[in-house]
Amino acid sequence: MYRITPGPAYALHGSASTQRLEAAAAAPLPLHTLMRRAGLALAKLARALAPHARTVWIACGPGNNGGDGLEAAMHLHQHGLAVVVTWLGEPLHCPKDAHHSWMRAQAAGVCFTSQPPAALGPQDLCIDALLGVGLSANAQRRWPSNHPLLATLAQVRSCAAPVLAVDVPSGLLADSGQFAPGLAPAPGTVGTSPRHTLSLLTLKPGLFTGAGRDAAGTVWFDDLDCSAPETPDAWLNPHPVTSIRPHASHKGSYGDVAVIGGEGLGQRGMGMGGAALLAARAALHSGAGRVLLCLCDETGPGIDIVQPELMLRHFAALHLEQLTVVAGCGGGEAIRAMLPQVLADAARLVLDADALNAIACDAQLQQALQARQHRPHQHTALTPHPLEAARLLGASVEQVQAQRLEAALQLAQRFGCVVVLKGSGSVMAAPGQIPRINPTGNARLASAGTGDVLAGMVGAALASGIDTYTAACNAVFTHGEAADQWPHDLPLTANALACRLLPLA
Ligand SMILES: NC(=O)C1=CN([C@@H]2O[C@H](COP(=O)(O)OP(=O)(O)OC[C@H]3O[C@@H](n4cnc5c(N)ncnc54)[C@H](OP(=O)(O)O)[C@@H]3O)[C@@H](O)[C@H]2O)[C@@H](O)CC1
Ligand SMILES: Nc1ncnc2c1ncn2[C@@H]1O[C@H](COP(=O)(O)OP(=O)(O)O)[C@@H](O)[C@H]1O
Ligand SMILES: [K+]
Repeated sequence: MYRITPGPAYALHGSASTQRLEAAAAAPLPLHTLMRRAGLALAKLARALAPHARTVWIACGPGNNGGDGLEAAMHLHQHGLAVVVTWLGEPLHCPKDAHHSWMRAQAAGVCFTSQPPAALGPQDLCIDALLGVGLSANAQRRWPSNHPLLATLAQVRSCAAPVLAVDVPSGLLADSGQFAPGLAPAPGTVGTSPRHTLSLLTLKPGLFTGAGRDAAGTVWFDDLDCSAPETPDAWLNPHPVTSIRPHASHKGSYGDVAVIGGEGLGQRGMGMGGAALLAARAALHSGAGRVLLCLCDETGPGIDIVQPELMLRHFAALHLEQLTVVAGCGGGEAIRAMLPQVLADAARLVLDADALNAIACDAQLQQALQARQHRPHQHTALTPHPLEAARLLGASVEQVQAQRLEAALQLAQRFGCVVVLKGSGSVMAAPGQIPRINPTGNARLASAGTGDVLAGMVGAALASGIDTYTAACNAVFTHGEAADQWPHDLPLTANALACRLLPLA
């Protein structure tokens, strides 16, 4: 068993592949072996997390997730802890494994109650074994609002003791990182005690994206002594391989990035030059050899005094076919006129923000984007946030967020390019590739302009010559890592993020 931290490329399996793996792993083993291993692992982690617990409350649901809780209850009781179990299963209707563990817990003398023990404190522990990978997305239809499971789930979530979730936090869908309908916590009802999740047999994608990161807290993994030969549904995006710059290199070795964006204040009364500056500065600080800045504003400045390395260019002076172009950042409506030429000619292209919005409502631009995949020397990455992705897909934000992996893949396939679907646990996808979920980053990035910084970083990585998917994945990891390592006492602003980043290449 070990704690999951950003770095390695961990394989992620959704509920269907986990259930297939479980069946294959269980087949050659004596009955109940996997649940016994799960219960032991859980008890071991529980003791390590709460060595001074006076009371351990274990909330057990009707299925095998509850069975894992019952099995752990027996072990913890045998270790002399005061264990209290609330079991919502029915002996005549529960799965065989759970029934077996219920009998073992009873025989061991575990205490069963219908209510949580009073006065659970921060040194105690709550184990959430209500629902695991068996949860289906149509929960609302089957659980009436007065169902005891809903009340117990609310008690678990508001518990003052640390909460250790078995396999997944109950109510969270293992595949998507969204709560099943009717099972999302009401605002303000989740306690502030630490959260842990012990993922069993496989790591589930939903723990790392969408609502999953908050719900899961610290993720631990135990493979139950079984290997997982199935192709993963996704990978946890690994730390980029660090490359050393050869002495015999020069600025041309690291590529030219041109940032196009920044509608002028005069055009519609909304000056957005800052977004383009942020992307350009980020590209420069991420190791691009040369960075050109093309503002969609004839009256704009001719120099960035803070960052004089940036070279200002008119659009007509850009040799798009030789450049890595980052288009869209603050481009407003002005970017639209430049897009046909950019899509036709740019050698490597990162499309962000207003460029994506323009493409979303223009069939000709969509065709021009799709055509790029058939020109082998052209490479394209899109970096939408969920609303931009929704516009491109003709869907709602809720639909995108309900299936982040599928939404990113769908966009990648539709436009034949690499896609970064941003937000907590950014998803990277490309045609023919297994998607990745990024493990770095935090809510300090929820501040205007950090997406422009990311676009510039993807541009710099792409300009360095690595393949588009790797470039996007590396940039997303590094962008999030910078936020994770940001000193707590310093404000994280997009400009500071752009200028303090270590080179990617
Ligand atoms: N995979 C592994 O590696 C191993 C798995 N193990 C553990 O088993 C867990 C999976 O157990 P699981 O399949 O029994 O389902 P679980 O998560 O307990 O919850 C489903 C329960 O709720 C019910 N239910 C479901 N949807 C519902 C709905 N919409 N509305 C209402 N009810 C609904 C459903 O009832 P049913 O659909 O059968 O009527 C069922 O009773 C897994 O997460 C892990 O902890 C380990 O022991 C060994 C290794
Ligand atoms: N809560 C969060 N956790 C992790 N990353 C986040 C969070 N909020 C925002 N981010 C990241 O910050 C960036 C914001 O990008 P975007 O929404 O395009 O902002 P902007 O348009 O203001 O630059 C993305 O890389 C996104 O993944
Ligand atoms: K659970």
